[in-house]
Amino acid sequence: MAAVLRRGVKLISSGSSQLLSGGCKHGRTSTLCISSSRPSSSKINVELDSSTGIAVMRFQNPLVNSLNLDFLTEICISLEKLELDKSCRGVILTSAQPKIFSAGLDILEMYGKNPEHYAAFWKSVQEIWLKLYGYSKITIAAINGSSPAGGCLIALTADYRIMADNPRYTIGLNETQLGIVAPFWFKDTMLNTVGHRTAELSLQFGLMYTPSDALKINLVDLVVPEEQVLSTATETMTKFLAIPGHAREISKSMMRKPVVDRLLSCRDADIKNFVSFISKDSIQKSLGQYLSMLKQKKS
Ligand SMILES: CCC/C=C/C(=O)SCCNC(=O)CCNC(=O)[C@H](O)C(C)(C)COP(=O)([O-])OP(=O)([O-])OC[C@H]1O[C@@H](n2cnc3c(N)ncnc32)[C@H](O)[C@@H]1OP(=O)([O-])[O-]
Repeated sequence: MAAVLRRGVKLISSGSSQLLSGGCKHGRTSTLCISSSRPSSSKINVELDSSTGIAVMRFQNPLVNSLNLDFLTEICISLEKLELDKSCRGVILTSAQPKIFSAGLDILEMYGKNPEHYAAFWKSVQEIWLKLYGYSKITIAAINGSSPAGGCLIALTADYRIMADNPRYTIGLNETQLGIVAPFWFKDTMLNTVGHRTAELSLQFGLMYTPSDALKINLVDLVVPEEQVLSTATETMTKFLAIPGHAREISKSMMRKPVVDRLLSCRDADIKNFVSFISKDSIQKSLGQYLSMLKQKKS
Protein backbone atom coordinates (compact mmCIF):
# COMPACT_ATOMS: atom_id res chain seq x y z
CA MET A 1 0.00 0.00 0.00
CA ALA A 2 1.45 3.36 -0.97
CA ALA A 3 0.62 6.73 0.50
CA VAL A 4 1.77 10.00 -1.08
CA LEU A 5 3.89 11.96 1.42
CA ARG A 6 4.94 14.90 -0.68
CA ARG A 7 5.21 15.52 -4.40
CA GLY A 8 6.77 12.45 -5.99
CA VAL A 9 7.56 10.74 -2.72
CA LYS A 10 5.61 7.73 -1.65
CA LEU A 11 5.54 5.92 1.61
CA ILE A 12 5.73 2.41 0.27
CA SER A 13 5.70 0.57 3.54
CA SER A 14 6.77 1.11 7.08
CA GLY A 15 7.95 -2.49 7.47
CA SER A 16 11.44 -2.91 6.11
CA SER A 17 11.12 -6.57 5.13
CA GLN A 18 8.06 -5.87 2.99
CA LEU A 19 9.71 -2.83 1.55
CA LEU A 20 12.97 -4.45 0.61
CA SER A 21 11.49 -7.62 -0.77
CA GLY A 22 8.92 -5.99 -2.96
CA GLY A 23 8.33 -2.29 -2.66
CA CYS A 24 11.55 -1.00 -4.17
CA LYS A 25 12.03 -3.36 -7.02
CA HIS A 26 9.69 -1.76 -9.47
CA GLY A 27 9.82 1.81 -8.23
CA ARG A 28 9.61 4.66 -10.73
CA THR A 29 12.01 7.57 -11.02
CA SER A 30 10.23 9.75 -8.51
CA THR A 31 9.42 7.03 -6.04
CA LEU A 32 11.33 6.77 -2.82
CA CYS A 33 11.02 3.75 -0.60
CA ILE A 34 10.90 4.66 3.03
CA SER A 35 11.71 1.99 5.50
CA SER A 36 11.96 1.54 9.18
CA SER A 37 12.06 -1.80 10.91
CA ARG A 38 9.93 -0.54 13.80
CA PRO A 39 7.70 2.23 12.52
CA SER A 40 7.17 4.30 15.63
CA SER A 41 10.35 3.68 17.61
CA SER A 42 12.84 3.16 14.83
CA LYS A 43 16.26 4.65 15.44
CA ILE A 44 17.04 4.91 11.76
CA ASN A 45 15.23 5.99 8.66
CA VAL A 46 16.16 4.61 5.26
CA GLU A 47 15.08 6.08 1.96
CA LEU A 48 16.01 4.14 -1.13
CA ASP A 49 15.59 5.86 -4.47
CA SER A 50 15.07 2.93 -6.76
CA SER A 51 15.72 5.02 -9.89
CA THR A 52 19.30 5.86 -8.82
CA GLY A 53 20.00 2.98 -6.46
CA ILE A 54 21.07 5.45 -3.76
CA ALA A 55 19.85 4.83 -0.21
CA VAL A 56 20.03 7.51 2.47
CA MET A 57 20.27 6.12 5.99
CA ARG A 58 19.52 8.72 8.66
CA PHE A 59 20.44 8.09 12.26
CA GLN A 60 17.68 9.27 14.60
CA ASN A 61 18.48 8.01 18.06
CA PRO A 62 17.79 10.91 20.45
CA LEU A 63 19.46 12.84 21.85
CA VAL A 64 22.86 12.44 20.28
CA ASN A 65 22.82 9.23 18.20
CA SER A 66 24.91 7.46 20.82
CA LEU A 67 25.56 3.93 19.68
CA ASN A 68 23.84 1.60 22.10
CA LEU A 69 23.24 -2.09 21.52
CA ASP A 70 19.74 -1.70 20.03
CA PHE A 71 20.80 1.10 17.73
CA LEU A 72 23.88 -0.78 16.52
CA THR A 73 21.79 -3.87 15.86
CA GLU A 74 19.22 -1.89 13.93
CA ILE A 75 21.86 -0.23 11.76
CA CYS A 76 23.48 -3.60 11.10
CA ILE A 77 20.22 -5.26 10.05
CA SER A 78 19.36 -2.40 7.72
CA LEU A 79 22.79 -2.46 6.14
CA GLU A 80 22.49 -6.19 5.61
CA LYS A 81 19.11 -5.78 3.92
CA LEU A 82 20.40 -3.03 1.68
CA GLU A 83 23.44 -5.12 0.79
CA LEU A 84 21.16 -7.96 -0.33
CA ASP A 85 18.83 -5.63 -2.23
CA LYS A 86 19.93 -5.57 -5.87
CA SER A 87 18.21 -2.23 -6.46
CA CYS A 88 20.49 -0.55 -3.92
CA ARG A 89 23.94 0.46 -5.21
CA GLY A 90 25.20 2.76 -2.51
CA VAL A 91 24.35 4.09 0.93
CA ILE A 92 24.73 7.61 2.29
CA LEU A 93 25.06 7.66 6.08
CA THR A 94 23.87 10.81 7.77
CA SER A 95 22.07 12.11 10.84
CA ALA A 96 18.55 13.31 11.45
CA GLN A 97 19.60 14.76 14.82
CA PRO A 98 20.53 18.44 14.83
CA LYS A 99 24.25 19.21 15.20
CA ILE A 100 25.32 15.63 15.88
CA PHE A 101 26.38 12.93 13.44
CA SER A 102 26.95 10.48 16.31
CA ALA A 103 28.26 10.92 19.87
CA GLY A 104 30.05 7.58 19.54
CA LEU A 105 29.56 4.51 21.64
CA ASP A 106 26.96 4.90 24.34
CA ILE A 107 29.06 5.31 27.46
CA LEU A 108 26.20 3.94 29.56
CA GLU A 109 26.67 0.58 27.79
CA MET A 110 30.22 0.50 29.16
CA TYR A 111 29.55 1.78 32.66
CA GLY A 112 28.25 -0.07 35.72
CA LYS A 113 27.15 -3.18 33.81
CA ASN A 114 28.17 -6.82 34.11
CA PRO A 115 30.78 -8.66 31.99
CA GLU A 116 28.10 -10.47 29.92
CA HIS A 117 26.62 -7.12 28.97
CA TYR A 118 30.02 -5.68 28.04
CA ALA A 119 30.73 -8.77 25.90
CA ALA A 120 27.40 -8.55 24.04
CA PHE A 121 27.87 -4.83 23.50
CA TRP A 122 31.40 -5.19 22.21
CA LYS A 123 30.34 -7.96 19.84
CA SER A 124 27.79 -5.58 18.32
CA VAL A 125 30.45 -2.87 17.95
CA GLN A 126 32.69 -5.37 16.15
CA GLU A 127 29.71 -6.39 14.02
CA ILE A 128 28.94 -2.90 12.77
CA TRP A 129 32.58 -2.21 11.97
CA LEU A 130 32.97 -5.52 10.11
CA LYS A 131 29.78 -4.85 8.18
CA LEU A 132 30.69 -1.27 7.25
CA TYR A 133 34.42 -1.60 6.65
CA GLY A 134 33.87 -4.66 4.50
CA TYR A 135 30.69 -3.36 2.86
CA SER A 136 30.45 -4.37 -0.78
CA LYS A 137 28.38 -1.35 -1.80
CA ILE A 138 29.53 2.25 -1.85
CA THR A 139 29.17 4.19 1.38
CA ILE A 140 29.46 7.93 1.82
CA ALA A 141 29.35 9.66 5.20
CA ALA A 142 27.47 12.95 5.07
CA ILE A 143 28.75 14.30 8.38
CA ASN A 144 26.29 16.97 9.41
CA GLY A 145 27.38 17.35 13.02
CA SER A 146 29.92 16.38 15.64
CA SER A 147 31.40 12.94 15.41
CA PRO A 148 33.58 11.85 18.32
CA ALA A 149 35.11 8.39 18.87
CA GLY A 150 32.71 5.66 17.65
CA GLY A 151 30.93 8.32 15.56
CA CYS A 152 34.23 9.09 13.86
CA LEU A 153 34.79 5.36 13.38
CA ILE A 154 31.47 5.01 11.53
CA ALA A 155 32.47 7.94 9.29
CA LEU A 156 35.93 6.43 8.76
CA THR A 157 34.47 3.21 7.40
CA ALA A 158 32.84 5.07 4.51
CA ASP A 159 34.41 5.26 1.07
CA TYR A 160 34.14 9.06 1.17
CA ARG A 161 33.51 11.65 3.88
CA ILE A 162 31.82 15.00 3.38
CA MET A 163 31.57 17.27 6.41
CA ALA A 164 29.47 20.35 7.09
CA ASP A 165 31.53 23.53 7.25
CA ASN A 166 30.70 24.50 10.80
CA PRO A 167 33.61 25.10 13.20
CA ARG A 168 31.43 24.05 16.15
CA TYR A 169 31.37 20.51 14.78
CA THR A 170 34.36 18.33 15.54
CA ILE A 171 35.48 14.86 14.56
CA GLY A 172 38.16 12.51 15.84
CA LEU A 173 39.05 9.51 17.97
CA ASN A 174 39.06 11.14 21.42
CA GLU A 175 39.08 7.92 23.48
CA THR A 176 42.18 8.78 25.50
CA GLN A 177 40.38 11.89 26.75
CA LEU A 178 37.94 9.52 28.47
CA GLY A 179 40.79 7.42 29.87
CA ILE A 180 40.00 4.56 27.47
CA VAL A 181 41.87 3.16 24.50
CA ALA A 182 40.69 2.80 20.93
CA PRO A 183 41.20 -0.87 19.97
CA PHE A 184 43.59 -1.88 17.19
CA TRP A 185 40.89 -1.97 14.53
CA PHE A 186 39.79 1.62 15.32
CA LYS A 187 43.48 2.52 15.11
CA ASP A 188 43.97 0.66 11.82
CA THR A 189 40.94 2.37 10.28
CA MET A 190 42.33 5.77 11.28
CA LEU A 191 45.83 4.87 10.14
CA ASN A 192 44.58 3.71 6.73
CA THR A 193 42.90 7.10 6.30
CA VAL A 194 45.35 9.67 7.65
CA GLY A 195 48.70 7.85 7.75
CA HIS A 196 50.93 6.70 10.57
CA ARG A 197 52.30 9.88 12.15
CA THR A 198 49.01 11.74 12.13
CA ALA A 199 47.18 8.71 13.53
CA GLU A 200 49.79 8.33 16.27
CA LEU A 201 49.47 11.92 17.47
CA SER A 202 45.74 11.89 16.99
CA LEU A 203 45.22 8.76 19.07
CA GLN A 204 47.62 9.67 21.87
CA PHE A 205 46.16 13.12 22.38
CA GLY A 206 42.59 12.05 21.60
CA LEU A 207 42.42 14.95 19.16
CA MET A 208 39.15 16.35 17.90
CA TYR A 209 39.35 18.30 14.63
CA THR A 210 37.26 21.11 13.20
CA PRO A 211 36.09 20.44 9.63
CA SER A 212 38.88 22.54 8.10
CA ASP A 213 41.56 20.81 10.21
CA ALA A 214 40.03 17.41 9.46
CA LEU A 215 40.31 18.24 5.75
CA LYS A 216 43.99 19.18 6.15
CA ILE A 217 44.85 15.71 7.51
CA ASN A 218 42.50 13.86 5.07
CA LEU A 219 40.26 12.70 7.89
CA VAL A 220 37.47 14.04 5.69
CA ASP A 221 37.58 14.38 1.91
CA LEU A 222 35.43 17.45 1.42
CA VAL A 223 33.99 20.29 3.51
CA VAL A 224 30.91 22.02 2.15
CA PRO A 225 28.25 24.42 3.46
CA GLU A 226 25.91 22.58 5.80
CA GLU A 227 22.90 22.77 3.52
CA GLN A 228 24.89 21.18 0.69
CA VAL A 229 26.17 18.13 2.56
CA LEU A 230 23.50 15.74 1.36
CA SER A 231 23.31 17.01 -2.23
CA THR A 232 27.12 16.84 -2.49
CA ALA A 233 27.03 13.31 -1.11
CA THR A 234 24.50 12.35 -3.79
CA GLU A 235 26.63 13.94 -6.54
CA THR A 236 29.72 12.15 -5.24
CA MET A 237 27.83 8.87 -5.10
CA THR A 238 26.93 9.33 -8.78
CA LYS A 239 30.64 9.59 -9.60
CA PHE A 240 31.36 6.36 -7.71
CA LEU A 241 28.46 4.68 -9.48
CA ALA A 242 29.98 5.51 -12.87
CA ILE A 243 32.89 3.14 -12.13
CA PRO A 244 32.38 -0.51 -13.12
CA GLY A 245 31.02 -2.01 -9.91
CA HIS A 246 33.01 -5.23 -9.69
CA ALA A 247 36.34 -3.45 -10.30
CA ARG A 248 35.59 -0.84 -7.65
CA GLU A 249 34.44 -3.46 -5.19
CA ILE A 250 37.54 -5.61 -5.62
CA SER A 251 39.78 -2.55 -5.24
CA LYS A 252 38.00 -1.61 -2.01
CA SER A 253 38.32 -5.12 -0.67
CA MET A 254 42.01 -5.26 -1.62
CA MET A 255 42.67 -2.15 0.46
CA ARG A 256 40.63 -3.21 3.48
CA LYS A 257 40.61 -7.00 3.70
CA PRO A 258 43.85 -7.40 5.67
CA VAL A 259 42.47 -5.20 8.45
CA VAL A 260 39.08 -6.94 8.42
CA ASP A 261 40.77 -10.36 8.49
CA ARG A 262 42.87 -9.29 11.43
CA LEU A 263 39.82 -8.73 13.60
CA LEU A 264 38.06 -11.81 12.22
CA SER A 265 41.02 -13.93 13.32
CA CYS A 266 40.76 -12.80 16.95
CA ARG A 267 37.22 -11.67 17.67
CA ASP A 268 36.82 -13.65 20.88
CA ALA A 269 40.18 -12.52 22.23
CA ASP A 270 39.29 -8.93 21.36
CA ILE A 271 36.01 -9.24 23.28
CA LYS A 272 37.80 -10.77 26.28
CA ASN A 273 40.34 -7.98 26.18
CA PHE A 274 37.62 -5.31 26.07
CA VAL A 275 35.64 -6.87 28.92
CA SER A 276 38.70 -7.15 31.12
CA PHE A 277 39.77 -3.57 30.31
CA ILE A 278 36.40 -1.91 30.74
CA SER A 279 35.66 -3.78 33.98
CA LYS A 280 38.74 -2.36 35.72
CA ASP A 281 37.91 -0.10 38.65
CA SER A 282 40.21 2.63 37.33
CA ILE A 283 38.49 2.63 33.92
CA GLN A 284 35.01 2.61 35.46
CA LYS A 285 36.09 5.56 37.60
CA SER A 286 37.32 7.49 34.53
CA LEU A 287 34.07 6.82 32.68
CA GLY A 288 32.02 7.88 35.72
CA GLN A 289 33.95 11.14 35.91
CA TYR A 290 33.51 11.74 32.19
CA LEU A 291 29.76 11.18 32.44
CA SER A 292 29.56 13.64 35.35
CA MET A 293 31.55 16.15 33.32
CA LEU A 294 29.07 15.80 30.43
CA LYS A 295 26.16 16.41 32.80
CA GLN A 296 27.85 19.38 34.52
CA LYS A 297 28.59 20.94 31.14
CA LYS A 298 24.82 21.15 30.66
CA SER A 299 24.02 22.91 33.90
C1 LIG B 1 37.27 1.12 24.09
C2 LIG B 1 36.01 1.79 23.66
C3 LIG B 1 36.12 2.76 22.54
C4 LIG B 1 35.14 3.84 22.76
C5 LIG B 1 34.59 4.52 21.81
C6 LIG B 1 33.59 5.57 22.06
O1 LIG B 1 32.89 5.93 21.18
S1 LIG B 1 33.44 6.25 23.63
C7 LIG B 1 32.27 7.58 23.51
C8 LIG B 1 32.99 8.86 23.26
N1 LIG B 1 32.05 9.93 23.04
C9 LIG B 1 32.24 11.16 23.52
O2 LIG B 1 33.22 11.44 24.17
C10 LIG B 1 31.17 12.14 23.22
C11 LIG B 1 30.73 12.85 24.45
N2 LIG B 1 29.66 13.76 24.15
C12 LIG B 1 29.87 15.02 23.69
O3 LIG B 1 30.98 15.45 23.44
C13 LIG B 1 28.66 15.86 23.49
O4 LIG B 1 27.59 15.28 24.19
C14 LIG B 1 28.23 16.04 22.01
C15 LIG B 1 29.25 16.92 21.29
C16 LIG B 1 28.12 14.70 21.30
C17 LIG B 1 26.85 16.72 21.99
O5 LIG B 1 26.88 17.90 22.71
P1 LIG B 1 25.51 18.61 23.11
O6 LIG B 1 25.88 19.85 23.86
O7 LIG B 1 24.65 18.74 21.90
O8 LIG B 1 24.78 17.54 24.04
P2 LIG B 1 25.13 17.20 25.58
O9 LIG B 1 26.61 17.16 25.82
O10 LIG B 1 24.33 18.09 26.47
O11 LIG B 1 24.61 15.70 25.66
C18 LIG B 1 23.22 15.38 25.67
C19 LIG B 1 22.99 14.14 26.50
O12 LIG B 1 23.62 13.04 25.85
C20 LIG B 1 24.51 12.41 26.77
N3 LIG B 1 25.64 11.87 26.00
C21 LIG B 1 26.43 12.51 25.15
N4 LIG B 1 27.31 11.66 24.58
C22 LIG B 1 27.05 10.45 25.10
C23 LIG B 1 27.60 9.17 24.89
N5 LIG B 1 28.62 8.94 24.05
N6 LIG B 1 27.09 8.15 25.57
C24 LIG B 1 26.08 8.33 26.43
N7 LIG B 1 25.50 9.53 26.65
C25 LIG B 1 25.98 10.58 26.00
C26 LIG B 1 24.92 13.51 27.73
O13 LIG B 1 25.41 12.97 28.93
C27 LIG B 1 23.59 14.22 27.90
O14 LIG B 1 22.79 13.42 28.76
P3 LIG B 1 21.73 14.07 29.77
O15 LIG B 1 22.50 15.01 30.64
O16 LIG B 1 20.72 14.76 28.91
O17 LIG B 1 21.16 12.88 30.53
